[in-house]
Amino acid sequence: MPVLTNPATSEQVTDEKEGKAQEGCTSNMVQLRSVTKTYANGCHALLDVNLEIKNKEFLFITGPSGSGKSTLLRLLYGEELPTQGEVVVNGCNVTTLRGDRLSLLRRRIGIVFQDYKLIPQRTVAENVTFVLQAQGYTRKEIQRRLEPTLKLVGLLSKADCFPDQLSGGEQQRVSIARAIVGTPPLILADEPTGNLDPDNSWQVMQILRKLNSFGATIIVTTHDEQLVRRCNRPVVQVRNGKLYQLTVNS
Ligand SMILES: Nc1ncnc2c1ncn2[C@@H]1O[C@H](COP(=O)(O)OP(=O)(O)OP(=O)(O)O)[C@@H](O)[C@H]1O
Repeated sequence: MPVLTNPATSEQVTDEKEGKAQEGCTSNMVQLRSVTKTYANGCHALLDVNLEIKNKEFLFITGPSGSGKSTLLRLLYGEELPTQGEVVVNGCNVTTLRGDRLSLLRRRIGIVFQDYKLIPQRTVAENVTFVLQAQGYTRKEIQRRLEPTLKLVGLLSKADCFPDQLSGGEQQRVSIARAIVGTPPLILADEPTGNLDPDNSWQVMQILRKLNSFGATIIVTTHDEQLVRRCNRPVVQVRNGKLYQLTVNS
């Protein structure tokens, strides 16, 4: 069965009234308030979008190519600024954060990309711990975090391998390990299974589901409708710059 739009809920996920009702609510990990994103070339990626994602939620974001899924995630970690509206993440207004305060927020967000973005000259362990070193964690603390993280993604035995010695699925799991080693409460995954076969895709989703069960809020963009159905989690679709809630029929 395809993912179907439920006509009864085919509307912006949070309308203005609901948004007001939620004001001051601290259980939201993410809030987009009347967000419009127009790029310098005039491309309207998002149009007056409202969205609330609660702590510990697991949400899929789907939509056609070029519909604005990556833009939405980039707004959440401050890589892009909205043209209008506000983006609030973990209680911080990303729209107004700059410099050190933005860096601090980013430490609280784990990001997973479709193309892994590993450093080829560094081992798995070094790729995973690189950011912690840059953030001034002690050697002891880094070691304390490394082993359980690699274990969780099933790569303990590959700690000394270099990225080109790993399969695509393994490389993606290294990038997940790197995203979670600092135990961020929010994990953003932009097409994390885009380059993977179904088995590896499922493995990645199982890891993300496990992290969610540990309490992390997870937001995943994907084109993979089969995977979305199999996971049976809430889905928001981006279409023509707007957000629509979908029902999932597995
Ligand atoms: N830096 C940019 N400058 C101008 N336009 C951009 C920029 N980044 C994205 N866009 C445009 O904004 C729209 C949304 O892009 P975005 O990358 O968010 O889509 P997407 O849904 O993630 O696509 P895909 O599924 O193909 O990755 C597209 O029309 C794209 O061409």
